[in-house]
Amino acid sequence: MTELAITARGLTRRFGELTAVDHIDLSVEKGRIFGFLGPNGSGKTTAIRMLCGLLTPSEGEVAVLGRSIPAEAEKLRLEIGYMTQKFSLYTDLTTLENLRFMARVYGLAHGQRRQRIDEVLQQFGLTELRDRQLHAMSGGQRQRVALAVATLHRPTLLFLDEPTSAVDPQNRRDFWEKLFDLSEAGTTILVSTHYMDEAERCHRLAILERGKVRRDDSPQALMAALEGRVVEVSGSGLRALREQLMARPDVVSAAQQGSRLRVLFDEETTAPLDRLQAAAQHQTCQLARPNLEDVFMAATAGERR
Ligand SMILES: Nc1ncnc2c1ncn2[C@@H]1O[C@H](COP(=O)(O)OP(=O)(O)OP(=O)(O)O)[C@@H](O)[C@H]1O
Repeated sequence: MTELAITARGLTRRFGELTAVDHIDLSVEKGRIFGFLGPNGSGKTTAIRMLCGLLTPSEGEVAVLGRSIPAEAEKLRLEIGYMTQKFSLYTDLTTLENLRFMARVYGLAHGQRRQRIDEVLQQFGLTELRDRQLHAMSGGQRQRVALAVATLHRPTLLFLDEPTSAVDPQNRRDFWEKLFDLSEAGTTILVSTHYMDEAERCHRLAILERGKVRRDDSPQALMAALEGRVVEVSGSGLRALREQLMARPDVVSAAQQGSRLRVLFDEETTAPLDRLQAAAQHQTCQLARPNLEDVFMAATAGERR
C-alpha cells in the first residue's frame, strides 16, 4: 500500500459569508510532487495554510505525516518546510546571515549548523551569493535562497505556495530541477501554481476553482481523458468563427493561439471534427492533442456557464 503524507476529508474554511475552501478531499503520497492548480482566489493559499496547521479549518479532518491537524500542529513544525507566496526573508541581510538566523530558529545543534549551511549553499548554487544582501539579488536568486531556508532543517514535507510567481521561465525550470532532486531524495512536496507548465511537471494535480477540487489525477491522465475533444482550426476569419462557436452549447471554449483557433467540445459531443468542419467550411480543421489548459477549461466549464 502506498503511504500517504497528507489526507484531508471534507476540509472547509469559511470567512464570514465566503467559503474559501469547500469540502475538499486530498490524498498526497509520500515522496511525490502534488500540485494545486487554480486561478487567483481559488483557495490554494487557504488550503495550504490549513494543512500546515497555521489556520483552523471550519470543518473537516486532516492528517499530516500521521498527525492530526490542527491539534498536533506544533509537533509538525520541525518536520515541514513552508515557502510562502510573498517573500518573507530579511532583504537587508546576506544569504549567510539569513541561513544562520533560520538555523537558530529551527533549533539546529550548534555543531551541525555550519555543515548544514554549507550543504544548502552548494545544493542550491548559492556559494557565490553567500555574502550578498538579498535586496541586491534577482527574483530567481532570491527564490533559491528561500528554498534553501525552507529545507535547512531537512523537512520531509515541503509546502510551496506559488514559489515561482516572480521568476522567469529559465529560472523556473532550474527551480523545478531542484524540486525533483528533493523529491528523489524522499521529500514530499505540495506546490501551488497558476502556471500550466509547472502544473504539468507534478506527479499528481488537484485543479481548484472557487474552493472546490474539480479534478484530481496525474496530468497525463487528465489530458488523456480529453482525447478526441480538441480541434484546431487554421485559415482566415478566425475571430468571426470564434464568436460563432462560443455561442454554441456543445463548445466549452475557443481560444486563438497565433494563427490557429483551439476549440474544446463538451463530453457529450460525438464526432467533433466533423461538426467543426461543417461550421468552418473555409478553414482547415484537425484533431489536436489535449493540453492542461484544455483540462482546466473543461474542469471549470460548469461554473462559467
Ligand atoms: N483572512 C481572510 N479573510 C477573508 N477572506 C479571505 C482571507 N483569506 C483569504 N480570503 C479569501 O478567500 C478566497 C481564497 O483565497 P486564497 O488566498 O486561498 O486563494 P488563492 O487560490 O491562494 O489565490 P491567490 O493566488 O490570489 O493567493 C479569496 O476570495 C480571498 O479573498
